[in-house]
Amino acid sequence: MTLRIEIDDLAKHFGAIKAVDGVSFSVSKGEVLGFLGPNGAGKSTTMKMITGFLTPTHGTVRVCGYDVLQDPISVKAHLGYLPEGAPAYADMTPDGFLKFIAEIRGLSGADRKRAVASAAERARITTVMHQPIETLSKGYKRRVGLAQAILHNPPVLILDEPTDGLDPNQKHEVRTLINEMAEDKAIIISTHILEEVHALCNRNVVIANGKVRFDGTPHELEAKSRYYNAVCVNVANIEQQAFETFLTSLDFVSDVEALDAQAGFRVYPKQGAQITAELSEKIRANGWDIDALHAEHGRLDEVFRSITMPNTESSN
Ligand SMILES: Nc1ncnc2c1ncn2[C@@H]1O[C@H](COP(=O)(O)OP(=O)(O)OP(=O)(O)O)[C@@H](O)[C@H]1O
Repeated sequence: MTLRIEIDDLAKHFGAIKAVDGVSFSVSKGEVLGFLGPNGAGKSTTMKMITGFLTPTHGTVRVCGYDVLQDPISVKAHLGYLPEGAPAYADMTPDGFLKFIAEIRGLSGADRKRAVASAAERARITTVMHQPIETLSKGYKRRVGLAQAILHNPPVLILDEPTDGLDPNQKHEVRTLINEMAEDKAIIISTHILEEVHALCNRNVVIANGKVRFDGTPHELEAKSRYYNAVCVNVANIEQQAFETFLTSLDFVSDVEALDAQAGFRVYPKQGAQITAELSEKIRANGWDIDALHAEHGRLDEVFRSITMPNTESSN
């Protein structure tokens, strides 16, 4: 594992507001880290400190081994940043804008031409290169922002809400592009779109009120749901009360909940264990016919709420 981003005890206070309050985590090559949190959690402020746009109140950030305060130029050379809303110079064309950014990045001549062509190709904006940015759709504007971020082929990408406000097709295209780049980069993506946990990320950090509340894989996040591995089950021709009593008596079951309209029961396992096989075996051993039986995944919206609601204990 090659560590690319190391964040230690990072904080930013705006007067009495502790926007970021002692955040620590690291990101390795090949990781796409979904940085999740409700509005005002401190995501953008953290990203601005990683990229050197804001000075921390305390704490350290290292990008590819370079300290953001000691060596800001090396840090900027090793990362690409897509700020929230992907601002760009509206009256420029993508071609002019990318050439301008390439120049700032110190590229000239054939190198500049090659970098612009390659970023435009990867971001799929080759057909709009000579159209003013202000006349482009939101999706294309975002892709121009992405092309700007990947122009110098940096090993680290920091993307602030890259799919926010895009339609489903545009979201899909931007996610595909990020997935294509994931293998050889370390990427942080801030989002409050929970479907991106699975569509994009192989790791998640959840923050609320400036503090890290969870750090783990999407699977571990989902496993925090009370519905994780719960089994919905219905049996034909049986008195519901008797069936509920039977389910409650099983030693691997922690709770049983009646579903609407005689649809059977939701059975909660002890310690989130997988119980589908054991449960169906026990039911069949009683000579009953199973009408329906399926295990549930965790519900991310419920997990997100329980982790990020104010005054909730840390769930990490
Ligand atoms: N320049 C500033 N001055 C004062 N307070 C600020 C400043 N920038 C951010 N904040 C406050 O810091 C907190 C964290 O803001 P931040 O923008 O980092 O959150 P976020 O998680 O990115 O939210 P969102 O999802 O809405 O973009 C908020 O309470 C915000 O109002």
